[in-house]
Order: sequence, then structure tokens, then C-alpha cells
Amino acid sequence: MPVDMDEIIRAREEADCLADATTVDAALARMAAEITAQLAGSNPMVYTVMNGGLILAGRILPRLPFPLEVSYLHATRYGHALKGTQLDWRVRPTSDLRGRTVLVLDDILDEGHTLHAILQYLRAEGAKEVLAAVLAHKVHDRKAYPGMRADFTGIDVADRFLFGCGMDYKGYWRNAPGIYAVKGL
Ligand SMILES: O=P(O)(O)OC[C@H]1O[C@H](OP(=O)(O)OP(=O)(O)O)[C@H](O)[C@@H]1O
Ligand code: HPA
Repeated sequence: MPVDMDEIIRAREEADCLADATTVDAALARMAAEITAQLAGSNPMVYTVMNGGLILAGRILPRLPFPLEVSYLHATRYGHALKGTQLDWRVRPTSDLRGRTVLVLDDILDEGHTLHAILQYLRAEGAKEVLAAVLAHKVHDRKAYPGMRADFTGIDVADRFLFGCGMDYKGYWRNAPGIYAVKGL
């Protein structure tokens, strides 16, 4: 289906800003300090969940002042839709993870099915320890299991449809510098 670019532009103009760029920066600095305190001596393999985790990875990795390796995996549950369905693995992790500490970076923990499946997969691959960091944690009671949370969270956000900082609205506005909620959603 062709994208209505006027609607995409309107969505950005009319959105509510839930966290501006300064707030996001402060959250990234805090997360980086927490990750450093916990993982600095663990030689972690850091996996970015494409596509949404791209911005978090690009912004937080330079703030981690210790040795680590970087890789990516690609799993998607939403595509351009506003509701998640079955997880579609596009690229599975390829490195040897036996005995490794693994940190997974993603933009958002919404219902958590994506992260849950990824963490399970990485553990089954033999990782010694698997941790997750997300920029946004959506607050609601529809998690994959009650009380689900990442090990490191940037900002708790309202139960609305969000974009910015890696999160997309119909494939657009991952590049928006803060976290925004689509008007009416
Ligand atoms: O917690 P959940 O309800 O499972 O949703 C969170 C996932 O959804 C988004 O990915 P999406 O499937 O939209 O793919 P994308 O990363 O390419 O945007 C986001 O990047 C997370 O990976
Ligand atoms: O609110 C959201 N916005 C963008 N992508 C998402 N993936 C899960 N929830 C969201």
C-alpha cells in the first residue's frame, strides 16, 4: 500500500512529545553508567535488535568505556503495523555465544514478546548471562509475563503509540530526536 506522506508529516507535527532530546540524553547517560557498573569486566557481546535498536546502539555504545564486541540480529513483530503479531526472525545471531555475557539493545519493551523470544534464543545458544537494555518501557499490564522489565531502562512511557529514537510510525520517524506519541493513539 502506498504511504500517504502528508499523513506521515502531520503525525510528526501533531504528536505529543513525551520526552525531549535533553531528557533522552540524560536517560542515556544514566543507562550507560548502570551498564558500565554491571558489565565493565565481563567482555560482553552486545546485540542490537534491528531496526529499532539502531539509534540506542549508536548513542549508547560510545558511552561504554570498556571492551565489548558488537553484533546485530533482526527480529520483527510489527512491520509497519501498529499492532504486533507473530515474531518474524530475519537474521539470527551468528557468533559463538557459549559462556559469553550478552547484552541486547532495543528501542522499546512494549508487550515484551520480542525481547522474551530473543533472550530465550540467546540463552539456548549457551550464553552464560543475557541482559537487556531498552530506551523505553511502555507502562501497561499486557506484558509477556507479569512484571516483565529489562535489566536497564531509559524512560518509562505512557501506553500510547510512540515514535522517535528508533521507534517508527508506519516505517517513518525513527530519526525523531525525542520520544513522541501519535495524536489520538
Ligand atoms: O515488546 P513488543 O510488543 O514485542 O514490541 C517491541 C518490539 O517492536 C518493535 O520492533 P518491530 O517489530 O516494530 O520492528 P522494528 O525494530 O523494525 O521497528 C521494537 O523495535 C521492539 O523490537
Ligand atoms: O509504540 C510503539 N511504537 C513503535 N514501535 C513499537 N513497537 C512496539 N510498540 C511500539
